[in-house]
Amino acid sequence: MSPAATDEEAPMSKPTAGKPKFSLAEARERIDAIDRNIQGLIAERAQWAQQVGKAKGALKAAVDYYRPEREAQVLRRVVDRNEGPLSNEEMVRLFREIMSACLAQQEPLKIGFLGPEGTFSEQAARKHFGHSSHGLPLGSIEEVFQEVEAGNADFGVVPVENSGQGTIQVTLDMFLTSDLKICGEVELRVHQYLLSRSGRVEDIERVYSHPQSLAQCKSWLRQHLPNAERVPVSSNAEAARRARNADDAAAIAGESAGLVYGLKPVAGPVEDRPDNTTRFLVLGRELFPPSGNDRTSVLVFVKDQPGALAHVLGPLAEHDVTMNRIESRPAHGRKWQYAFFIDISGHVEDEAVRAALEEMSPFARRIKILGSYPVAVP
Ligand SMILES: O=C(O)C(=O)C[C@]1(C(=O)O)C=C[C@@H](O)C=C1
Repeated sequence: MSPAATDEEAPMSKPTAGKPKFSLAEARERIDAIDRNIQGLIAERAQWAQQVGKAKGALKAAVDYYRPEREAQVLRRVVDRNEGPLSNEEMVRLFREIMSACLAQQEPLKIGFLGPEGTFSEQAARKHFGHSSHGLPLGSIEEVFQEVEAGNADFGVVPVENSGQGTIQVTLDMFLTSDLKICGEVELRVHQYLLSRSGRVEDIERVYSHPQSLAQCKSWLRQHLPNAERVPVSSNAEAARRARNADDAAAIAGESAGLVYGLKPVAGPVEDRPDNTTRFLVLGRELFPPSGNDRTSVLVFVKDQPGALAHVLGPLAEHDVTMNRIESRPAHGRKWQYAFFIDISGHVEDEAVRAALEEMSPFARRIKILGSYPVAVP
């Protein structure tokens, strides 16, 4: 392995905006030379990733080579170095794919998500694990938990909240009984499209979509298709699958579902809020070390006594730990008792977080650490 597998130096001068300084042929020559360098460097990086794999010793499976905290650090450095013209998001996407390919040299990770193909959950899974991972489309959020628990999937990706519509309660409720750990989060900008077989708005009498997506597009539907029946189904991709079989039906789904199911865009984006974003959680079977910018999710079953919640939250402020989110859900098995899902900044291995959790415990029946994981990189 040579220290630098480049066969040519990078271009001496960069092209500037405005009047073209280089001819088409010259610019393409430069691109060809850069591509040779990039390819050599990617191959060299892949060899070093193999060395890292060997340095980790004889591990049992692909899942044991995955290091989310290291990936987050690599990607944050990519963002810090980026001076354009490509956006941080694009640069991060390219580097994620490189890491995904490097890791898949051991064996591709198996990632369960809410299927069928073409869902936003699949997009989130690809965004986080790249295209060298192996996707397992599953029938429900419950099934994603089950397949990760059973070891048939290495990780799972499930939606947890939408910027406009709030929490996906099924996901939170699964943590009441599941012992899976949260080992990552993914934020996905969600663009909804109205898709149909003919592509003609005047044919549409029924609109299929997931209830969350129907809610995200409520105003648009009221304005443009006031008389169409809205039919809630289990996923947006399922909506696209149904719309494929009828002339008078349409689906609200992502563009990729339209491509998978051969539907034409009638209109889009049709979501009411332009910043429509869904946050997904990555589920695994173990906790990972700190990445330097982490979040911790805990589930607190408070005691049934006056001021219990205030006592539980007090130590966070005392130790300067920021609370990002709190949500209550009925605790299973106990009428009128509640469990609080709390997201805080930091990692359970951080001294302040550790001390705050310890001081909370006398006021809780139980504190369950759901996971400490890197804050989403764009
Ligand atoms: O640094 C490691 O531990 C690696 O295995 C290398 C690498 C990478 O390509 O950078 C690949 C997979 C891991 O999830 C993290 C990083």
